Amino acid sequence: MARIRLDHIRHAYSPELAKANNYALREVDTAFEDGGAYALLGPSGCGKTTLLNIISGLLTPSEGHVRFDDRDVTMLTPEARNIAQVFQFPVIYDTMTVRENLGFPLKNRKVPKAEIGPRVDDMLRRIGLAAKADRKARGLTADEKQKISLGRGLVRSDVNAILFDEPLTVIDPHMKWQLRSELKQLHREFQMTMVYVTHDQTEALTFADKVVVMYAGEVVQIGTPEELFERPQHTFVGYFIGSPGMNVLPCKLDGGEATISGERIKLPAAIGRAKSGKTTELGIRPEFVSLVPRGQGIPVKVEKVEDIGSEKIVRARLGEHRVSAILHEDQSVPADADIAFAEERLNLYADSWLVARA
Ligand SMILES: Nc1ncnc2c1ncn2[C@@H]1O[C@H](COP(=O)(O)OP(=O)(O)OP(=O)(O)O)[C@@H](O)[C@H]1O
Repeated sequence: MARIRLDHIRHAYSPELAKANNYALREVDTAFEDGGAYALLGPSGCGKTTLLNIISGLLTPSEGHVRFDDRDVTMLTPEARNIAQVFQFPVIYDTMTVRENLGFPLKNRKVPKAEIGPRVDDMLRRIGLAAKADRKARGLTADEKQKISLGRGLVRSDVNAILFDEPLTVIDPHMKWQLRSELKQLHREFQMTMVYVTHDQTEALTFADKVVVMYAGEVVQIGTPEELFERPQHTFVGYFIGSPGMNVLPCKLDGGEATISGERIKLPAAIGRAKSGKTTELGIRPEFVSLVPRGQGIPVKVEKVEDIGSEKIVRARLGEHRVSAILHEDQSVPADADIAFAEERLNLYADSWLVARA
């Protein structure tokens, strides 16, 4: 397995798009450590697949270099990079049996026969297809075929990295959970470098040690799920991670206080001293917003209360802005309540980037 270094990567899909400064990847300069499990997470069109294809060698970047350990692989083909790939839809041989499909990548790399049998048997068990090992792939369901694809990607132990592009899209929801656990287990056992593209927050947070959040052709933060929750470096991370996402409230700073829609809010010292940007926003997760009696906090208009089992989501209006709060299910919600922010959980953003936290 290898450390993957992305050295000042930029990519435009044509010279015309580059001239118009229309880059699918604006600038990515980061590294994936050897043996790490990474998820590339972000909305449709943010550049996840483009980045994955640059790592695999299906695409050559317009600018920058890809390195596996100390080797520059920018101009090498996917075969020469020695990686395994699993795509959204099955890539298998229909006329081969399930067992032959799984053994094929090993046979190709001239792995000794005595090793192939046990390795294939182990993979058959992990993907839940042992009972169908000798069936032709042709007759199987789309779901089962995708499991073969996953097995083929995971069966080799000599690859530099395993790359997944939304591999569970065609798998039914119940099986998704099981396969994700199996992937995590494989990662724990063999410590392979894995890069997993998804736009599904739950999938990213349960699979990866580190989540790489992408937005508009850039990596905006790499962190553990806890770090993304506790310290969103960019307002997009705050908004995208969590349900509901972080409240991001445009404000004006003045004399250690913030003004939001005419309401003055006292700030902790570290935030009160921060510099404003063209846009300045206060970020607070709904988990750290509470209801207090009228007159003791910031006046809001409660618009909706959603019951979600052990919690309630309160949707309110603070002037022209929307604010969400997550409360315990037993807490009552008076119509004339104020809200209060847990001071130690406030973040301040200038031009969308975190500049100060309490
Ligand atoms: N072959 C192509 N030619 C021109 N533009 C492309 C091409 N492939 C992708 N793009 C553009 O590049 C940008 C990034 O696309 P990419 O597929 O990498 O995003 P993504 O995050 O993987 O999205 P999705 O989740 O929808 O697959 C988008 O604006 C897309 O329209």
